[in-house]
Amino acid sequence: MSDRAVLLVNLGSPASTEVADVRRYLNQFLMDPCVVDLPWPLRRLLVALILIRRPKASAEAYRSIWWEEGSPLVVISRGVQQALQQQLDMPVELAMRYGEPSIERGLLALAQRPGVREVLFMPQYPQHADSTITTSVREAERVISKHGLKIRLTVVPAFYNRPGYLDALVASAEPHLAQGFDHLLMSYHGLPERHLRKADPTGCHCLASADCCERPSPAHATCYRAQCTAVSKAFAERMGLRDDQWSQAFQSRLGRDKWIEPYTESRIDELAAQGVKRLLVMCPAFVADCIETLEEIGDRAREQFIEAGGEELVLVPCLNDHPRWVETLADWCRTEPAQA
Ligand SMILES: C=CC1=C(C)c2cc3[nH]c(cc4nc(cc5[nH]c(cc1n2)c(C)c5CCC(=O)O)C(CCC(=O)O)=C4C)c(C)c3C=C
Ligand SMILES: [Fe+2]
Ligand SMILES: [Fe+2]
Repeated sequence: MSDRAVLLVNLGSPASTEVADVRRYLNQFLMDPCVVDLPWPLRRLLVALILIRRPKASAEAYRSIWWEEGSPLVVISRGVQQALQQQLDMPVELAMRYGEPSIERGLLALAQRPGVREVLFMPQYPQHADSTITTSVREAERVISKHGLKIRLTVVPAFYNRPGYLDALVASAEPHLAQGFDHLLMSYHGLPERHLRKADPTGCHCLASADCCERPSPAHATCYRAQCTAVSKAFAERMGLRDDQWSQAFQSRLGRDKWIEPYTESRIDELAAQGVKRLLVMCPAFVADCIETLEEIGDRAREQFIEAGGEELVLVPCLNDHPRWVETLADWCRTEPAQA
């Protein structure tokens, strides 16, 4: 009998669409130094400014996509956890980095299960970012130390290049591509350029040249943009797409800093201007649909595309609880080597 348990980890959502709950969530999220990486006084000031208007606007956006059972991100992730639990002979819990169910609650629940000595910690992010994976691991380490938990943590790193992830992406997206399209846009969550430079262990590769992500480098082990590009290329190759049939862009920019380009908003206008009528958009940085896919792309980008002269924008669903994805996760749970 294995001494392993599994913790699936994602980003998290507000507790409800009430402005006060959205403000609490945004405050916890944006005050994380891995997300807004400024010294505390500046971070506090910037976040206080963001919290003047954003909670109301975000609450409206959340209201437009909220389900009866709650936030789509949390509901879908819960479904994946349950589907995975049915396939595995080890406990599986779900945790969110911000809000509930928290990483603290998840680790405490697993540590109390008889025989559990190792937790396979699975951040649900295909690409590495300090604002997603690093912060989740740090939070887990804090909780383990705070409670003196007698468990080992085995972290599943960014899985952008693992065949199981890419096969599941193809299996889930293929039926949508088969309906026909003029262009496929792969739209990833953006990041401030500064985050890319900070994560570069060589100190001189990322963003030092326009084609840095095309040139092999040890920096790519932690380069979000290079890992997004690798997914786009692998997907296009597996689907047999020509170079002119697809492109890549980055969405969800916040604040005035320069974020990685091209921006999805600009790309949508360009594609409409080029005469694209039926645009498919998939979002391979997210494994579960959420406000950034359903509202930003499914509602706002769709409206923008049609106003710019396009006819139809089709949002390709994320992996969600696709059986191929659940099978992949189950396989990793059974076979991932334990970290010493
Ligand atoms: C997929 C990976 C993600 C990265 C990288 C990421 C970086 C990042 N995000 C913000 C700011 C916001 N993100 C918000 C929502 C959100 N972000 C991700 C994932 C990544 N973020 C997900 C899965 C979600 C959806 C949450 C949900 O409840 O559905 C939000 C909140 C929504 C809003 O008000 O727009 C903010 C704010 C920053 C600043 C950042 C990198 C520095
Ligand atoms: Fe985000
Ligand atoms: Fe790069």
